[in-house]
Amino acid sequence: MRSLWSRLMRPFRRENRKRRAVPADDLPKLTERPWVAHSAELAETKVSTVARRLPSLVTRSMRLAWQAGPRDTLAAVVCNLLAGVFTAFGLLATTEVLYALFAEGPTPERVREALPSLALVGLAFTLQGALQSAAGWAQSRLDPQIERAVQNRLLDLTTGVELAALDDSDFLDDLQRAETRGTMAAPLMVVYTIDVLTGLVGLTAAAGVLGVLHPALLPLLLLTAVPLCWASVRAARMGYFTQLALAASRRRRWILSDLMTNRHQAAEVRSFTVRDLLLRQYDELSSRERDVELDLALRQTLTRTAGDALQGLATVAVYAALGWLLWRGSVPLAVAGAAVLAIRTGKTSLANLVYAVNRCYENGLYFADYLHFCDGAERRLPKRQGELLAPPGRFELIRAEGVTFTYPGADSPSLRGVSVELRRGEVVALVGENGSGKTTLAKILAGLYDPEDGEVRWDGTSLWRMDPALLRERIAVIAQDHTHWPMTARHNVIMGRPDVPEAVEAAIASSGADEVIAALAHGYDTLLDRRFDGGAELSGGQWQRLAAARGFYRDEPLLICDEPSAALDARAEHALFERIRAHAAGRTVLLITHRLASVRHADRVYVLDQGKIVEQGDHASLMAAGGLYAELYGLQAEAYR
Ligand SMILES: Nc1ncnc2c1ncn2[C@@H]1O[C@H](COP(=O)(O)OP(=O)(O)OP(=O)(O)O)[C@@H](O)[C@H]1O
Repeated sequence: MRSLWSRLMRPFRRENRKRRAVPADDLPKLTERPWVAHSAELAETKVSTVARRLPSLVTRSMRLAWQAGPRDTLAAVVCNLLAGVFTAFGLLATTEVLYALFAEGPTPERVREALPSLALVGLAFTLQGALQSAAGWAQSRLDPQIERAVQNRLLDLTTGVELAALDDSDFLDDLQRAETRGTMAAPLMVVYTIDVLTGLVGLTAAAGVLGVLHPALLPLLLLTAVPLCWASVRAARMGYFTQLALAASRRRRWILSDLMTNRHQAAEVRSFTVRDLLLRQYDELSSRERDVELDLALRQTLTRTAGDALQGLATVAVYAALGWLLWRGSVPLAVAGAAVLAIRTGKTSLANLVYAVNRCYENGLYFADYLHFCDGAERRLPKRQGELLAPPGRFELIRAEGVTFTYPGADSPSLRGVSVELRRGEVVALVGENGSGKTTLAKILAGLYDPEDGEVRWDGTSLWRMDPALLRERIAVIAQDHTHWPMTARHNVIMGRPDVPEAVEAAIASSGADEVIAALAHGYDTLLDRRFDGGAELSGGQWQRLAAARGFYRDEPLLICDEPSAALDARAEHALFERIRAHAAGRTVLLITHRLASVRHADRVYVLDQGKIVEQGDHASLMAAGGLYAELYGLQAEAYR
């Protein structure tokens, strides 16, 4: 007995809860949210706190439902309420039937007396059934509409937030919580809110009937709800805290799973024989999660069992009170019969109501996560000042002054007081060792990151005052870590812009991708993804040529080339740099490269070291200065000699 008790109580012990929250030894520490330690979040999910927040959560969910499908929302609410009204009506009519049947007089007479009420009972329950079906239909039509609305909002915000938000692990955790349970909770909130209304109408009907029959029965009926409420809320909180505690672990597991199933990593997974390591790490996380889930299932079952047992006792007390009233002659038999019916209906409505309130509470916790994410993401939409201006179609000068930038969560800035100038018609190069800040600076010049200090101006107008979407329209990028878009070759070049065949061909020819297209089975219309039937795959250099074609096709006043030739062969690289130089006529090119021979012809070179500009000038003056540039150039030249 003692050992059974000890086993049952094991999951409740503090030291065991803590042990499960400790990550596996060979994994970097996760920012876990052990549910025993987070007093702020614990406070947020207190019954009283959630009860206070529930009305606003319910209002926001109903507003969402109204926006997603006003007709279906109205139909669901009205049909459910009317169904509740007819339940009450049927109950009252049943009471009348019982009064007639238990009255004095001959049986045929009493049955005849009961017939009109019986007809009303039939009518009420038929209408109630029909209305409930209609409500169910409206609710099932509403579900996908709400789901679509919340998903769209989540994706709209996630793709709209400033880029830095996606480097912030707290934001990513919030996103994961919103994306997994949060979006699912939104339609459920609406369903259970409507169920709460229905339950309330049913309970009011039963309570009204009971109150009329005998005032002592009503508080007793309500008493039966207390254990049920307690158990449901407690179980819901346990579930929520477990989800909270597992959020970081789940994200880690998802990343591991992606590494193991993504074909881009498949070769390295095999050649580095990391399969066992990845499988073991994945299994450690999932077995830890399984333990936590099993622990939760046990604790929830114990809580619900305790609630059910207490509710059983309360029900016995209600019937005992009724029997006592009958025995003392305080209520006649007809009233007792009607009371039994009202108690049964009341209990069903109460159980439905408690269930619906509890599910509202439970889903409210997750829906609050979704709203928390949306509110947080809205605050992280690019902030701009005053009326937004369109950037100039062509500019004369882009100037960055004293730019400092630190990535979210980083200990030190990646850029410190950097100032650069880019003039129309120039090729400006950024060089420096790995991690010196070149890509970060390029992203700031393109308005992708906002500097924490300093400013970027296009023809004297600060980027703070420009419409970010229009600004990005003026910039073409040939990115270092370009995406292999799962689209046709043509769409990989035009990327959502109007398809102008001659311009596509020109961009393809400029980047040397024409040879790539010629070798494809369906030319421009070949789908570049092996995961689809008939899809083709390209080599690293072939993808890079296509990425370059994408940059040229946009033909915008600023072209940013970040390591555009890292995967190209010597001939393709030479041709690409020739093309980039030609492209600069009337436009501006910002070139980031480690191939220093390619920057010899740049109008100006900025040399970065640990986030600072340490040298600037053209090739000749930098070589003459004999600094970092000359050293790096010398090392590369030496290798060729
Ligand atoms: N998303 C990020 N989150 C946090 N830190 C980052 C992020 N991206 C870059 N960093 C850090 O910022 C610094 C500058 O990185 P950046 O990519 O700008 O260097 P780079 O000069 O372009 O390097 P490379 O020549 O290797 O491409 C590095 O120390 C890097 O660790």
